[in-house]
Amino acid sequence: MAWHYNPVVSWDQKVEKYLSQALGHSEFTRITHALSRPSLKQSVRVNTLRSKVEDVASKLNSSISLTSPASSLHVHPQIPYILTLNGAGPRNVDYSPCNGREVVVNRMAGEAILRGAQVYCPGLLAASGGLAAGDLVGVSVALELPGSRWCGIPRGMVLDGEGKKRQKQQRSCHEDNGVGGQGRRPGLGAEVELPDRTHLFLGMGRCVQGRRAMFRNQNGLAVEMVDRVYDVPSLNGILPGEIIAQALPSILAAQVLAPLPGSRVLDMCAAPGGKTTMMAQLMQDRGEVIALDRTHAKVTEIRAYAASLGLTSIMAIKADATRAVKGWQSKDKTLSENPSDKPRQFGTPEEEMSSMNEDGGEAFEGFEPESFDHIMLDPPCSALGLRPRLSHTWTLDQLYRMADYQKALIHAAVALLKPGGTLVYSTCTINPAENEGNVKYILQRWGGRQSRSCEEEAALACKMKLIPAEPVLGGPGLSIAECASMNSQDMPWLTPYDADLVQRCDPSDRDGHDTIGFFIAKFKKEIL
Ligand SMILES: C[S@@+](CC[C@H](N)C(=O)[O-])C[C@H]1O[C@@H](n2cnc3c(N)ncnc32)[C@H](O)[C@@H]1O
Repeated sequence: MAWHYNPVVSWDQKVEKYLSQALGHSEFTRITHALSRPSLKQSVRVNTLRSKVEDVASKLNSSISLTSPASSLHVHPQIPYILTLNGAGPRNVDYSPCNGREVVVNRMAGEAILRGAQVYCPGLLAASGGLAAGDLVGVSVALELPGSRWCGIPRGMVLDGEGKKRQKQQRSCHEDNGVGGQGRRPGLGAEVELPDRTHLFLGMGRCVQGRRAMFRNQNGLAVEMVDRVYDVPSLNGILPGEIIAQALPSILAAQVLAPLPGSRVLDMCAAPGGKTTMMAQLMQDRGEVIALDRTHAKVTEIRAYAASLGLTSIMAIKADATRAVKGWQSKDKTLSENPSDKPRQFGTPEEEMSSMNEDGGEAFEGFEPESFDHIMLDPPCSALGLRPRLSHTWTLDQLYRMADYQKALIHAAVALLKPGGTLVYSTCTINPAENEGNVKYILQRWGGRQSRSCEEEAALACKMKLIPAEPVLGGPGLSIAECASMNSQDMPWLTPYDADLVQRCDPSDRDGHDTIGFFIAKFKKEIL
């Protein structure tokens, strides 16, 4: 048996129509296809404050040649402290040594396996009966059913042979593992119609433990992958403190801001700290990088991350960045509270929207207006550019709400920036409302015609000038010219001139970088 990995990942209908209109049908189709595959070019940032690029390259070469002989390593031609690690795939895996034995993992585990991870017990949903340690198994991923966060496969289910569509749920079946949300689950002993998995096999693995133990254990390795559809080397635990695995456009965003040593920089939405640490590195760890995040655990994470890289210029503070201007603490929230008790899953609407509503907590007075030389605003976003992604559950309403939330952060950023200072606005989404839409909002709102009518507005009586986001690795933004046939009145298109100043990184490898979908815009603050 050799199945071809070819998942069909669907969108909410209205979102599909909107994105397909905005990006063009063929571009949207290409992007949807790319998003369900891992990027085959991984970027590794070298901590140049600690190590030399050539030393790291040679150490990394020897460690990956042992684990992933098919991979290769190159210094990035435009940004010399980035190493690009090339993976391979998709490959046809021969599953015949498995003799029909298999395991099914949940979506999050499946996405991690595509990025090079192993199969851990919590990610398992179902397995063939009688599996023993040492057995070879085909590993497939279950996708959520349309309109539901349940995938149709109850955890603990016994699979009795690939290809069989109807399976009897066994008495040993465990209750839902928390991945499920809505949708009716079958009772014990019920007949279950299994979704077709033939295009969802991710490779072949060897069981590390028997079936019973796999489902009994809460943690630990269940299956070690021996042959994968995509061979993307895992960098977990390799050269700690010397390298940082980070998506190319995320590194690029900090490089576009290019803060100089000695400057005062604010990273408004900083966790886990990829751009924060990158900016401190560009500043030779001299000056001040203030990193805000509204989640306590994430602030702790930024501090630990900075310490592990030996950076001392970073100060992480738990704060709500929409209120980071002194005197704005009593401002109304833009969004109503939306506490979520659902399991946290990165990039789902629930995860991203709940991160907006974490308690602002710690006493924080805010910063004086116009007190930062540079500001990085990489706000929570719909993350529709991240890959591999095997489920798209955002609704149009949620996408617009996200763009509105970002506007509240933009207001604070503009107020906190010194005249002459620069702001980078970036997202990891392909959603025009959060990208070109917010750039257009800034240009309309701070186009140079404000009156100094009230105290707060005084801090905002400025012009935000769109300036080139350089170095250029991505393509231009969406412009009116491209979409002339559409009703562009309410659409967030930019003028062709402005579209050329921003960068839209295309996840479908159109620009040759085979990376995530990303957007970067840079502004300079001018006083009227
Ligand atoms: C896209 S992530 C930032 C990624 C980060 N810039 C990096 O490169 O590693 C967005 C972050 O914003 C945080 N966040 C959401 N709302 C916030 C707010 N009002 N103030 C501060 N942080 C916020 C979330 O907790 C999340 O960690």
